[in-house]
Amino acid sequence: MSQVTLPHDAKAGPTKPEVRAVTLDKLDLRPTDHFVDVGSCTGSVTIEAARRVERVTAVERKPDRLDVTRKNLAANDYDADVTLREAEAPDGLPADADAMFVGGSRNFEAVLDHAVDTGVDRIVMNVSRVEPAGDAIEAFRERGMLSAVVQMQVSHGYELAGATSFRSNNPVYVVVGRRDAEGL
Ligand SMILES: C[S@@+](CC[C@H](N)C(=O)[O-])C[C@H]1O[C@@H](n2cnc3c(N)ncnc32)[C@H](O)[C@@H]1O
Repeated sequence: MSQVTLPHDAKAGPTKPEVRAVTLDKLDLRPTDHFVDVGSCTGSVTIEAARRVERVTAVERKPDRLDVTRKNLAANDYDADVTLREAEAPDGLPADADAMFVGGSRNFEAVLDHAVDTGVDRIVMNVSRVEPAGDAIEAFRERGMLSAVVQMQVSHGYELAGATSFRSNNPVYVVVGRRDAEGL
């Protein structure tokens, strides 16, 4: 399958390809899943999921960014039925999702409550700042859904004086939840 192409950009995205790879692995998507992307922005995660599952709902609070999601979707191949919703979650969240990615952290506790109440099976939240990461971990734990936390720090090589050096991206905390989690 070709790589995701994102001809249109938006300020807060995209989730980087290597981080998406781990995020998607932890989401453990299945072909019959209804997947929800909270804070779709550039649509990079929406597109990846739309190649793996039957149905996707992308929720984004900023209309210009939802428009970027729409345009980037149009530039990629996928088979899923995709619904775009301009809303600030938990508004706009469906009641029948199987898996959810929380890339936008506004109201995340209410988003997690909605996920618990509607029986979402797998949920991943990515956070880049330390204190909000701690808050997210605690919120998953309080709801009995914390199953893993992965801290990722990716660096890319570049040529320096005839050798290879590395430029590092900021670390990302990937907080992983499951309905039947046994804790860390
Ligand atoms: C870090 S970006 C997500 C990047 C995205 N995964 C991508 O690859 O482009 C966070 C996005 O979430 C949106 N957002 C934050 N909280 C939200 C909420 N509660 N509901 C909907 N969108 C939200 C922001 O407007 C922003 O576009």
